[in-house]
Amino acid sequence: MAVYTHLGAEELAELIATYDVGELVSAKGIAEGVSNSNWIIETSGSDGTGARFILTMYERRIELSDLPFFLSLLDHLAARDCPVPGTIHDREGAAFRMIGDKAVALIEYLPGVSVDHPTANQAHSVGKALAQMHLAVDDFEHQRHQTMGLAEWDHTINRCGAEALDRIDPALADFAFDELGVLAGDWPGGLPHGVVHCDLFPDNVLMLGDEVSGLIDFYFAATDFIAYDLAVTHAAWSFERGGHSYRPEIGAALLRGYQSVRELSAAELAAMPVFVRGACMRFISSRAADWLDTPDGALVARKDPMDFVRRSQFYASSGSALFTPHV
Ligand SMILES: Nc1ncnc2c1ncn2[C@@H]1O[C@H](COP(=O)(O)OP(=O)(O)OP(=O)(O)O)[C@@H](O)[C@H]1O
Ligand SMILES: N[C@@H](CCO)C(=O)O
Repeated sequence: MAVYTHLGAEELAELIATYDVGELVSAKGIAEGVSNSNWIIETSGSDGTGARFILTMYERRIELSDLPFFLSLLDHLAARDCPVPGTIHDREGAAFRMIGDKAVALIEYLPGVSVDHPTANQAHSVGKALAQMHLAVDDFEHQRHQTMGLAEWDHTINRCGAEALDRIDPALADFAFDELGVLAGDWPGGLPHGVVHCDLFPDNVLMLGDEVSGLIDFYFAATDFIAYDLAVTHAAWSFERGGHSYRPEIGAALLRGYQSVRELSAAELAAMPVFVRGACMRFISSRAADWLDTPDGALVARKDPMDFVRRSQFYASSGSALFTPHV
């Protein structure tokens, strides 16, 4: 379910007419995604040969005041040949418009599909695309405070409380409180930072065969340590679903692909064992809060925080072995 708002044919045609993209031909709601309403829009194209776009209506979670940041980031990366959808500006030059009290943006449609079970070649390409993005943000002039960092994980876990966490799983509260203590003590400082994606899961990458055709869903992007973004991607890609087993060939290929474009410094490599555990805590905390906020029987599938507890425990037991200069 990811069309929360009904837009009638007339309303859509009127909206599309504010862009120089030809006339509306069709609009189909997209089922994937949870946060926003998305449609695939087909138009006659500005030259009459037909064109396809994604229309997003921002429903929740995203602050309107953050939207110029997210959309200019897309444009910045697209202009630097990253596989990122640029935004279509309306005839007045605006990157988003309002329909009632909701913002909408028209963005480039990129081909490709999200993979469920990546191959090593695909992980290699994802590593390369992530590193390319990290180089391309070097001259991006905007910043955004990290709203999903250590302080927020701590706040979220405390807000849930031990009793509620234990209702999700009897091992969750002890794990989360202990781990937050470790992370607070060991969190690195003084490393290269910039604007990073922070949520590059397989469902936010479009692929054509082994190649990355699209990086999407930048709505958690924030200013943070660059290597932390690689850690998020490593934690999101390198395990079987459920977090029960690590896929060494995927983790290694991701790192190799990344370092073929941007080499990690010794200090960044040394920080990776903590960053991957931080990445796990990021998703443990948000998943736990979402789990408790989602009523039983709701249509939205709940994501299991224990999946990332298992990933975190694997990382803790591996220490620095996964992140040596020779991987
Ligand atoms: N630029 C694009 N080109 C092609 N398809 C896209 C594009 N952007 C989004 N999609 C498709 O729309 C789906 C939903 O997009 P997205 O994941 O951004 O939704 P969301 O509700 O904002 O995100 P989420 O709930 O996952 O945080 C994607 O899975 C993808 O299939
Ligand atoms: N990608 C995240 C959801 C966005 O916070 C997860 O799988 O938990």
